[in-house]
Amino acid sequence: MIYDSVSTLKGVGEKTREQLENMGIHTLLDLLLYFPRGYDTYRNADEMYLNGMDKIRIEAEVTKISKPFRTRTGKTMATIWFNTEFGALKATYFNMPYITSQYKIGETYQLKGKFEKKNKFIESINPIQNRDTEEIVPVYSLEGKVTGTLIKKLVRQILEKVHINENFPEDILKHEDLIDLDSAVRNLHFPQDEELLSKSLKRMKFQEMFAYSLKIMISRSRRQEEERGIRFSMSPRLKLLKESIPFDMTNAQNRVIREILLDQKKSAPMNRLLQGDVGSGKTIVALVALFNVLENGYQAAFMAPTEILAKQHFLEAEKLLAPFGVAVRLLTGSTKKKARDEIMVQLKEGKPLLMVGTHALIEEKVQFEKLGMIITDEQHRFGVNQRAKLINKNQMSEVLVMSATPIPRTMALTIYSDLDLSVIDELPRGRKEIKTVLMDHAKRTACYKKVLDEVQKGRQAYIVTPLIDLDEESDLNSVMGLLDELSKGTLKGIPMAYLHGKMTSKEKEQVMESFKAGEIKVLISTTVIEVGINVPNASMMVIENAERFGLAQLHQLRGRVGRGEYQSYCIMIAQMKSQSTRERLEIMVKSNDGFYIAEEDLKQRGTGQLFGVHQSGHSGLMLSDLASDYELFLKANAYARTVYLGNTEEDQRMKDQFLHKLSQNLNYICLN
Ligand SMILES: Nc1ncnc2c1ncn2[C@@H]1O[C@H](COP(=O)(O)OP(=O)(O)OP(=O)(O)O)[C@@H](O)[C@H]1O
Repeated sequence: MIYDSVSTLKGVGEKTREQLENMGIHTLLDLLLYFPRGYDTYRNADEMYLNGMDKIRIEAEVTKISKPFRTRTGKTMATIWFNTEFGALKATYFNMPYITSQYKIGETYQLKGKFEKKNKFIESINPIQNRDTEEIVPVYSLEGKVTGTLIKKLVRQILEKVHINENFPEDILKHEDLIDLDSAVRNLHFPQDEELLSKSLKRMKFQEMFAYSLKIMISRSRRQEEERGIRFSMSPRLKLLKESIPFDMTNAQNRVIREILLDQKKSAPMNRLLQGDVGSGKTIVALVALFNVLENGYQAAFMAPTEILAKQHFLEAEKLLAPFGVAVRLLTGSTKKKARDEIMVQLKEGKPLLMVGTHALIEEKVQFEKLGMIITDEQHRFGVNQRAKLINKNQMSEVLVMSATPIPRTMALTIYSDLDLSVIDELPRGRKEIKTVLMDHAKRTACYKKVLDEVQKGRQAYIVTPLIDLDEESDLNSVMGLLDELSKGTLKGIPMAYLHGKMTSKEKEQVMESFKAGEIKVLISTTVIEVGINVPNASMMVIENAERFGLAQLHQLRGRVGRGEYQSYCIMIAQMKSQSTRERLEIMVKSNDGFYIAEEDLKQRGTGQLFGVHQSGHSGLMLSDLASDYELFLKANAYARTVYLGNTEEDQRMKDQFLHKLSQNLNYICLN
């Protein structure tokens, strides 16, 4: 019954079924496992919660409603005054012009939101009417017309009828202090109290990470038994290629190239993770490996997370490999139809092409006839999903995943345990350490004088900031705000441009190209530039509101400079309201080593940004974050190993059940 279609539920017609399926919900079990992405806890109003941070519910009577008007930045703003037991409340609503018609003077409402007691009155931004009765309100990720209320209604229907059988043996539940599966699922959708909710989360995370671990153990052993991989031979021209490279490879690069070529010679298909700190020279390693595949008469794909980066890889591939007669092509969303059609035909005919591109490469229409190797430059943007798509297309291809997000080795080995690991742990000779400074927000003018200095020396600079547009409600800096400020102030007359994710690919590309060509001296951008951009003449990275970014991300951003012969600088401007913010950012000042930073970052806050894995539905990890739940993961992983080894009857039974679900393409998170 649990694998029945959602259409068997009351209230699910054709349209709703379709929408649920778009959200990946096909069966009743899928729905049960569609857990909230978070919970809002609204406390009952109390003086001590009027701090602007706690979320509360409060009774309020309307005393005055002002007319909405437009602010300088084009937003609408409306104010409603209320009376509460704690005094007058001023509620300001941005971009909700309709709000004034929802309240009547003299009527009392229950509001929810964040409230802050100021001198004369309480203030709140965008509080809304509370219609929930429970204290802990589940928040679901929603699409189309599917609402949280609908999901709850459907889940309730299922839970009235089914009891989810326990599938872990008693002793493991006891040993790991886990509650039973049925209670966990119920409480995740309808939390009774905080304590049960946190126990339920622990149980389901354990469940997910157990299933995830078991799955990768099985796929790894299957791959190693796989005899259908391609045996590539070593091209005699590899030596010539290496000689044509204008610099000496580092020892680490040479070692990693050997590891990859050795995999290529074996009959088991390669599945390898290549890790290297920012600027350690992963691209050239990828190109050598791809060259050998083409020399064997096969096609290859080199996939990047953005168009800008794809173009950069393409140019580099062409420069290095075209002299050896390799046909390199670029395929992205902006490739013209004629060129695209031509590429499709050639790929289908089996012509050995080196395809460089974005995820356009994994569209259904692209058919590789003889795909020998896939390299994805993940940085940390790609989820496992996209990777799986390419792998499925041709199961025998070699797969190499490049990542510039260093993960401590032991952790990488457990988390990516279906991948072999290569690490470039050495930077090219002669690189100068990037001088990193942490600067308080109040002193930022000095920073831009330094930028001007560098530009006058002929160098270029990046300025990164969290927001695109100026926002009155926020104290964060924005691309447009900075452009305005700097072009009138310290950097007057300096050629500047901006870059952000809302621009079209073409626009972004044009800006990047003029920056690379040195026509633009200062580039103001959101984090879109963090991904692998290589402009050796850029020597200055300014990061505004650095407190907003994770260490791994800051390290990536900093890695955009110090890529050439010039002394480079990174200035992090931050509002250091707390000691912990300062300490966290000082790690960046202390070290330029991505592996060290990643470890510190994990210790401090266990960031989920480290891995692309958990966002992907494919991995089955909906609740867990392998980084912040790492301790629990190790336990789940160890338990998965005992089941995988199948020494007892119970373990064997569980493993068989798992394999059965896997082979039937069923959801295996709950085995029942
Ligand atoms: N052994 C080397 N000696 C000198 N320069 C090198 C060496 N290897 C690579 N480079 C150069 O270093 C720069 C950075 O290399 P690359 O773009 O491959 O870095 P990366 O590892 O991809 O880093 P990121 O993840 O930051 O993009 C390039 O300009 C490249 O040509």
